[in-house]
Amino acid sequence: MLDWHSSVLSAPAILAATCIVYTIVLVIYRLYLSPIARFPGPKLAAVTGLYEFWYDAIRGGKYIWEVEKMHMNYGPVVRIRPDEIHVSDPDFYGVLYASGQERRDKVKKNARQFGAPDSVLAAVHHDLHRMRRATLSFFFSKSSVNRLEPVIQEKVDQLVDRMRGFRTTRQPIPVFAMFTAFTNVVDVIMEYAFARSDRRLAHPEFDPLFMEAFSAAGDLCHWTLHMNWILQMLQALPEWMAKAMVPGLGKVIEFQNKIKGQIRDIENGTNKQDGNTIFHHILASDMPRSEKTLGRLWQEGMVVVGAGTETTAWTLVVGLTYIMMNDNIRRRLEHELQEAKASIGMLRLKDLEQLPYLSACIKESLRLSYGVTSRLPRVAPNQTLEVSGTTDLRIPADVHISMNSVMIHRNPQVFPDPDAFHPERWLDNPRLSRYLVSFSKGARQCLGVNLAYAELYMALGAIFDQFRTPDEGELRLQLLGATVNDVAIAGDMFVPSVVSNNKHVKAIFE
Ligand code: HEM
Repeated sequence: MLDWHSSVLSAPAILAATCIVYTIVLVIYRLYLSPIARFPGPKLAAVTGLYEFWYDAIRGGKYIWEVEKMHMNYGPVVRIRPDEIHVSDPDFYGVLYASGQERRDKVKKNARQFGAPDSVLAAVHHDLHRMRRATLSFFFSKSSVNRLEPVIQEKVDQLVDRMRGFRTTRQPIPVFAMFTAFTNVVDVIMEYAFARSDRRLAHPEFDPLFMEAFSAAGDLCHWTLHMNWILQMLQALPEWMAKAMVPGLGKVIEFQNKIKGQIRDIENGTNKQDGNTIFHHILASDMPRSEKTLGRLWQEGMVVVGAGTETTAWTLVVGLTYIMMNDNIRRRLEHELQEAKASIGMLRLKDLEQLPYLSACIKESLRLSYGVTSRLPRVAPNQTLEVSGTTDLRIPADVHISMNSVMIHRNPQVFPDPDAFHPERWLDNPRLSRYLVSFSKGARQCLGVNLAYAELYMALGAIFDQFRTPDEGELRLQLLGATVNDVAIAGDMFVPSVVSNNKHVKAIFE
C-alpha cells in the first residue's frame, strides 16, 4: 500500500512530468507537423504566441516592426505565430480581403477583441456576416450619405464656428478632441441613424472623456486579444466599480444605457421617432429572432460609434497637420478651393469630390493615418491561396492569414519616400488608389467608407477655404509646436500610436 506522504509528493511530480511531455509534444507538432510548419520564419514565433505577446502587449504594439524585419529576412510569406501566416505582397491584398462569393471567415479571438461579440464586426462566419451587413448597408450607401449631406454640413458649419471662436479668443485648438467631437457618430450619423445627438461639438472642451474611454479600450487591445476574459470581467463588474477603474467609462456606460432604453422603447412601441433608426430597421427586417435581441442590438450600436469616430478624426488630424507643415501644399490646396468657389459658388460634396488636389491630399492623409493598423487575420475555409512568385508556398485552406495596412502604405516600391506627405504621388499615378487599404477591402471592408469620405472632403474643404492664408498682418491658422513626430506612426495599438506618444496636436490663430 502506498503511504500518504509518497502519494502527495508524487502528485506534483506527475503534474510536472505531464506538463513537460505536453510542451515537448506541442513544440514538435508546431515545428514539424503543423499544416504551416514549412513556412519560413523565426522558430520562436512558430513555437509560441508569447513572442508576439512580448512585443505587442508588453512593449506596446511593436510586433508590426518585428514582422517587417521577418519579411526582409524570409520573403513575402512568413509564419509569425504558431497559427498565423503573414503576407507582405501588396498585390495579394485583394486576394485575401476578397469580395463576392469568395468565403472569408474572421478569426474568433480577434473578432472578440472589443467586447461586442454579436456585432457585424465580430461575425466570424462569412454567411452570418453577410446577413448582418446586408441589414446595415442601406444606412451607409453612397446615396444615403448624399441624403445626409445637410446634416454633415450643419456639423461642418458648427466646426468652423467653433474655430472662429478660437480665433477671437486666440486660445489653442485641441485638434484631435475637436475632430473627434465632429466625427463622433453621436454628432454626425447618430442624428440620422440613431435619431439622437449628444452635441459634443458644442461642449467647451469637446467632451473628451467619452472618447478617452474608447481610447482606453485601444490601449488594452493587445491584452484583450490574448486574454479576452479581461473584457468579460470588466463588463461583469458593477457599474460603479467599472466607472472607478476606467476614467470616462461612466460616459460610455451611460451611452450604452441610453441606447438600450431606446431599443426597449422601439420594442414596446413607445418610441417617438419616425422609424428611421438602424434599430427600427433591424427589428423590422426578416432576420431571425436571435438577431433582434437587446443584447445584440446595443453591441451593433456601439460598434458603429466606436468604428467611425477615432479613425476619421485621426485622418483629419494627420491631414491638417501635414498640410499646415508644408506651405506649398497648403497654398496649392487653398488656390484650388478658391478657383472652384469662384466658378461654382458654394461647394457641395459632389463638387469637392471632383477637386484633384483636395482628393490627393485626402488619399495621402488616409495613407499616413493607416486606418486600422492591426493585422486583420482572415481564413479562406475552402480555398488554397497563392502569393504570386511563390508556388512552393501555397497557403492551405483554413489557415489564419493576415496582412496590415502599415506595411502596404510604407512599401517603398509602391510609395517611394513612404514617410513623406506627397499628395502629388496620387496625381502622377491614379493606379495607386488600388493600394490604399485604410478601409481594408472586400466583403468586410469598412461599412462607413462613404460617410468617412464625405466627412473628410467637407471638413478639410471648409477649413482650408474658410481659414485660408490671410494677408500680411492678419491672424493665420498655424500649428502650435507640433512636429512630424506627433503624427508619425510608432506602433500598432489597433490604430496608430505616434512617435511623440502625444496625439494632442494643437493649432492656433497667430
Ligand atoms: C477614415 C475613417 C475610417 C477608417 C480608416 C475605417 C477603417 C475600417 C476598417 C479597416 C475596417 C475593417 C475592420 C476589420 O476587418 O475588422 C472597418 C470596419 C467597419 N467600419 Fe470603418 N473606418 C472608418 C470610418 C468609419 C465610419 C465613419 C463608420 C460608420 C459610422 C465606420 C463603421 C465601420 C463598421 C460598422 C465596420 C465593420 C464592417 C464589417 O465588419 O462588415 N467606419 N473600418
